[in-house]
Amino acid sequence: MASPAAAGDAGLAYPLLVKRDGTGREEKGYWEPTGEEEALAAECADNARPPPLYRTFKVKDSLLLPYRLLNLARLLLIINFFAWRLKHRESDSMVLWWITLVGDFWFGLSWLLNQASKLNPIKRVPDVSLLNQHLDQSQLPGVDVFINTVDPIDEPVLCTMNSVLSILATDYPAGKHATYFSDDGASLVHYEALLETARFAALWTPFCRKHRVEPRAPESYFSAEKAKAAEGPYAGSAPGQFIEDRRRVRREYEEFKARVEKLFADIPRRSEVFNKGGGERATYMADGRIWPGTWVEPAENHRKGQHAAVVEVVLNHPGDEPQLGTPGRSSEESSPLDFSAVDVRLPMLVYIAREKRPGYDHQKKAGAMNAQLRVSGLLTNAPFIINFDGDHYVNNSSAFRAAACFFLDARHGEDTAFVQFPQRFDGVDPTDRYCNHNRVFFDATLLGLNGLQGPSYVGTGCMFRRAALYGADPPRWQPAQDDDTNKATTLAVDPCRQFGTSMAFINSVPLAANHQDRPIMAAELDYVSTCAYEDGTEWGRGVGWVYNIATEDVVTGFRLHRKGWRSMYCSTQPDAFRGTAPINLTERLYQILRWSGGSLDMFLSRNCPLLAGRRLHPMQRLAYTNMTVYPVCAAFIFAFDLLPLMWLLGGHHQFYVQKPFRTYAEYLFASIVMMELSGMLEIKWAGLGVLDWVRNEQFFMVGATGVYPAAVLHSLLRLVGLKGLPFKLTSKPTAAIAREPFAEMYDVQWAPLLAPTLVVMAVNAAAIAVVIGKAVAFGWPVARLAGAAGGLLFNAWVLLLLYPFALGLMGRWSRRPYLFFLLLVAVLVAAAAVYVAMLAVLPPGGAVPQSFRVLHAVSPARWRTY
Ligand SMILES: O=c1ccn([C@@H]2O[C@H](COP(=O)(O)OP(=O)(O)O[C@H]3O[C@H](CO)[C@@H](O)[C@H](O)[C@H]3O)[C@@H](O)[C@H]2O)c(=O)[nH]1
Ligand SMILES: [Mn+2]
Repeated sequence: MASPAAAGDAGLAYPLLVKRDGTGREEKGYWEPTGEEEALAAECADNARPPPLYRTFKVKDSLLLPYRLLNLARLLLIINFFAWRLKHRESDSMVLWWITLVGDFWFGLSWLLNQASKLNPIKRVPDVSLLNQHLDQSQLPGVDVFINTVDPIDEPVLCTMNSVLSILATDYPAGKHATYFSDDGASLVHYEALLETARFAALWTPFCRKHRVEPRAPESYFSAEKAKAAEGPYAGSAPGQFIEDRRRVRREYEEFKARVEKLFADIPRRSEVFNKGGGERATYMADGRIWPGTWVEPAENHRKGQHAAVVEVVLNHPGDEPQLGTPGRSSEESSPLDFSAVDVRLPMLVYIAREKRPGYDHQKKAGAMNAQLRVSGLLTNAPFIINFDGDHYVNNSSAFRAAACFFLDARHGEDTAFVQFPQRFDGVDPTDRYCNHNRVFFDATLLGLNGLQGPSYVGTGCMFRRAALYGADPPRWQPAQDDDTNKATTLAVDPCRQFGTSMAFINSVPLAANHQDRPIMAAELDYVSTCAYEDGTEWGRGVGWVYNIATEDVVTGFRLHRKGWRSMYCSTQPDAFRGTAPINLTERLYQILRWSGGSLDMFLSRNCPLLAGRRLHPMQRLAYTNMTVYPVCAAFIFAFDLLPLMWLLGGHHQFYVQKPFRTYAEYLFASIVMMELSGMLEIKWAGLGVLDWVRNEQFFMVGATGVYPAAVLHSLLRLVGLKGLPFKLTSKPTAAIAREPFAEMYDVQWAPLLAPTLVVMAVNAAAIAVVIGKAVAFGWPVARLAGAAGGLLFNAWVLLLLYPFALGLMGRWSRRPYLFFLLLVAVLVAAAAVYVAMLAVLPPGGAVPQSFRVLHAVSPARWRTY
C-alpha cells in the first residue's frame, strides 16, 4: 500500500479502500465498467476540471440479460395465470376463491413492485487516492458528525465511547470535522465519559495516525489485532516503535475502560458527599457544579422527560494548521509516545442534551438530530453532515473521504443530497439466524435503487448535504434564470416561520452551502435546544429529519428524493462502518415491527409515494411504494398459510379453492420456481451466498405471519386516531460479561407478537399429520398420496421457512437443532395417531363434525384468549 510521506500529511491522507477494479468479493466477474469515466476524463482534461472521482459499474450482459428475460417470462406467466383463473370460476367455496384471487393478484403486484427497482443495478466505487491527489487537506469540505444515544446502560456506554473514539481518530483533517454527541437521557455518566474519552483520544488519535491502524475503535482494534496482523503489512511511519507504542496504548485503554465503568459508582458517591447538607439530593459534576440534566435520584426538572438543555463543548475547535506533538519518551507522564512527526490535534467535540418538558412530543431520534442540526449550525456549520447510531463506529477511516468523492464529483455531485453506506454488524451469530445482516437488502436492493435515483436513507452511516436538509432545491431543478443567487442559499420570505426565531441560526443558513471556513457563532446554543423552539416552524416537516413516524429514515430520504435530489450508494472494503444488531428473536421482531409499521404509516400519510410530484423518478416511486406498502401482503400470506385448515376438514372429501386444482397448483409451482431462480441470479451479482437468500426468504415469512399483520393493525388504528407505534429502543449486547457466545440468542422472551406465527406452524404441522392419519386410516393408494403431495409440499415449505422462528422458541435447546426435527416427527406421529383414533371411534360420516372440533382447537380465535 503506497502511503504518502508521513511528514507531509502528518499521518492523515492515505488510500485504504476498495480494490481498484471495483470488485470486492465473490461477485468478481459479474460487473463491468460502464466506460462513463473514460469519456469524461478526456473532457475534463480539456477544461481543467478534476477527474471523475468514482467509477461506475454495471452488471454484465451475460448475467443481466437472463435475469431480465426470466423476469419478463414470469410476468407473462402471471398474466396468463390470472386470465386462466378468471375463466375458471370453479371452487368448493366461492368466498375462498375470491380471497385467493385477490391474494394472488396482490402477490403478483408486489412482486412486480419489488422487481422493478432491481432491473438495472449500478455500483459506484469512489477513488480516494485520486481525491487525495487532486485536493489538498485544506480543500476538503467540512463535515459535522452526529452521534446519538439515550441510555448509558441499555446502550452500553463503552460501546458508544468506542464509536466516539473511532470518529475522533478518523482519517480526516482535525479542523475539518466536528462531533456532536446527542444524549437523550441527559445523564452525567455520558458527559463525564465523554470527558474521559477526550482525554484518552489525545493518546489514541495520534497513535492511530502514526501507525495507521485500522479499525480505529479501540475495542475492535484490539480484538481484531490478531486477524489483522496476519492480513496486512504495517502501514505506518515508525515500524520500530509500533509494538511498544501499542502495548502502552493498550494498557491506557484498559485503564480508560475501568475509569468509565467506575463513573456509575463515582457519580452517586461524589453526589452523596456534596449532598451531606440535606435538602434536595442533587447530582454533582466533578467540579462541584450541579448537573442540569437528569439526576441519579430523579427530582423536579431533573428527570427523564423534564430537564433543561445542556450544551457543553468538550473539545474546542483545534484550528486549521497541523500541530506536531513532542518527541516524548523523556517524561513518562505527559507524552510517553513519540508524536514528533504526527498531527496531535483533536477535532471539536460537543455534548448536547436537548431540553425535555412534559406535554411535548420529543420526536425521539429525529428530534434529537434536528437539535444537533441547529447547534452544529451555530458552531461549525459544515456543508456536510454524517450521522451515526450510538453503536455504529467507523471501521474504515477513509469513509468520510469516500463520501466526499461523490459530493465533489463533476457528474452528479451538486445534485446529490446524501451518500448512504451499507449497515454492517458485529456480533451476529455465524449462521445469521434472524437475518440481521439483511444482505439481500443492502447488496441487491440498494444497488438496484442506485441505478435509479439512489438508495433510500437507512438511518445511520449516511452523509448529507446540509442545505438539502434545510429544504433547498437541487440545482438541476432550480429555475435557470437566477444563476447568480443560488436557491440553496437564499432565505424564504419569512425565515422565522421556517427555521425558528434564532437570528444567529437564521444567519447561518445561507452559509451552509458554501465550503469555505466560517466564524463560530457560539450564541443561543441553549435556546435552539429548547422544546418550544420548534413550535409553529417547519422543523420535522420541510426542514430537518421528518417527525411523527417510527421510521424517520425512509421518510426523510423520501422527502429529499421527492424534491428531485439524488443519492449515492457507497459500499467499501473494508466496511465503512459497523454496528450491533439484535440477535434475540423477540427483540428482532419488535425491530421489524417498528420498521414495517413505520413504513406503512408513511404510505398512509401525506408522504405517500403515490402523491409525490414529477421530480420523483417513476421507478423510484414504484420502489418507495414497495418499500412502504409491503406489510399489507401479510394479510394474504397469513390467510394462505392457514388454508391447510381445509385439509383438516372432511374425511374422504377433498376440498379445492380452485378447480381444476392441478392446473392451479402447476401455475403456482412454476411461478414460485421462477421467483427462486431469479433470486439465484440476483445473489450472483450481489455477491451473496445461498444462505443469505434463504435467510431473507425465511425472515420474510416469519415477519409476514406475525409482525406484518400487527403492523397493519397498528397503522389502521393510527388512521382512526389511536396511538401509533412506539420507538422501542433496540437492545444492545451487554458487552462486559459474555456469559457464552450469543447468549441473547438463546433467551426466550414471550410476547403476544409470537402467537400468530405459532398458530401458522401448528396448523401446517397438523395438516401434515392429518394427511398421514388419513392415508393410514383409509389405506390410501400411492396415486392418492401423490395427489396430496402438492399440499404436503406446501406445508413442509411453510414449516421450513419458519424454522428459525422455531429455533428461537426452543431457547437453549436450539443449540442442538436436530432436536427440532425429532420434536416435529414426534408431534406429527402423535397428532396423526390421535386423528386416526378419532376416526376409529366415530361412525362413518361422523368424521366431519369431529374434525371441526380439531379445527376449533387450533383456530386463532382460541389462541387469542389466553
Ligand atoms: O429517543 C430516542 C430514541 C432513539 N435514539 C437513537 O436512535 C438510534 C437507533 O435506535 P436503535 O434502538 O438502535 O434502533 P435500530 O432498530 O437499531 O435502528 C435502525 O432503525 C431506525 C429506524 O427505525 C434507524 O433510525 C436506525 O438508524 C437504524 O439503525 C440509537 O442510536 C438511539 O440512541 C435517540 O437518539 N433518541
Ligand atoms: Mn441499532
